[in-house]
Amino acid sequence: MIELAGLTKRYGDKVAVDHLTFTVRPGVVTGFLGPNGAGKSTTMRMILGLDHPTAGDVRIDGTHYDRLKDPLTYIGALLDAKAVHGGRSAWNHLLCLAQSNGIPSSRVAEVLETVGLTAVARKKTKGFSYGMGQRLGIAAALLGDPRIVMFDEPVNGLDPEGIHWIRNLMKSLAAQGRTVFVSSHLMSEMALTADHLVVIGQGRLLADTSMADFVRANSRSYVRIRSPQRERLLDVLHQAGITVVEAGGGTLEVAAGKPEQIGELAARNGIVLHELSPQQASLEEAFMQLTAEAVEYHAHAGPAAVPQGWGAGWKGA
Ligand SMILES: Nc1ncnc2c1ncn2[C@@H]1O[C@H](COP(=O)(O)OP(=O)(O)OP(=O)(O)O)[C@@H](O)[C@H]1O
Repeated sequence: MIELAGLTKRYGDKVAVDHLTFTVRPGVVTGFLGPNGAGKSTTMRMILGLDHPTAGDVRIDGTHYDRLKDPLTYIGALLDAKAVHGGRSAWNHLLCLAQSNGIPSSRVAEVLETVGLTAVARKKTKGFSYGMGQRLGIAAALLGDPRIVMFDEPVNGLDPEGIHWIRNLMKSLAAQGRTVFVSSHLMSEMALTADHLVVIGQGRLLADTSMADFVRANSRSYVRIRSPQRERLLDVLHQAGITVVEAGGGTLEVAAGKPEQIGELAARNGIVLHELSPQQASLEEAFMQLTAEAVEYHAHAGPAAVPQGWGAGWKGA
């Protein structure tokens, strides 16, 4: 378990992490979500004692990282996969880590097997691809057989096979009862992996919720309709007491309506429909709306580049 209480980090005038209070629990994958610059890496660095909080507190299984005996047996982390001495083999890199952290050498072969690097174990890591480096970083995180694992943007730069592998690994670690804390700036990625979500923006907590609740609260469903007899259809829907919103491109949207009901109404009134389709707003849109106010660097996008439905909290670039 990781417990943050009022955790705060300032760099001069800049508040990178602002009174964060939440708990990361065992047995589930907790996604740590926020736009670029939200404070995710800074938070993770404070959890590992690499940065000192300006205020507040963070504990790992009730203890500060600095006071853990053999910390790698409590928490394993992947923060920066490139932080490896390129002249060493994967085997030697892990062996050094094991020996300096009171971990049996037998774990080296085990974790290399887990991450699929056994065949290249004796090769120097400077020849490794990005994906292989990422796997080595994960092997190092798993070396102490820790109860808690923490990964900072682990799927960044990976190919689809690597992404699939990391997703399954995180789920199986959680299924073993471990605490799994993983950061991302992509809601779509978290939707496939995380059971619980902690969302931050500009260092502040925006949501701490189960994935299921987030989906329930944010997946707006509606029916999209296109008809060459648009005005006539609008009249018929209004008469039936159905609220219609005029969306762009001549389409209509009905929030609380069933396609069957709308289709039957149209048929009864001899109205031609070119489209009648149930739609689900994407979680990515919900995440962007949640964090829109807190995004540090807006892209300069013209109206055509802005996803539909972005609108609500958008302040403009
Ligand atoms: N050493 C530092 N000195 C000054 N400012 C810093 C330092 N480290 C981070 N920051 C600032 O703190 C804020 C949070 O940065 P952080 O890297 O934690 O965000 P992040 O959510 O991990 O972003 P990303 O997804 O881009 O990695 C940013 O505005 C960043 O510029």
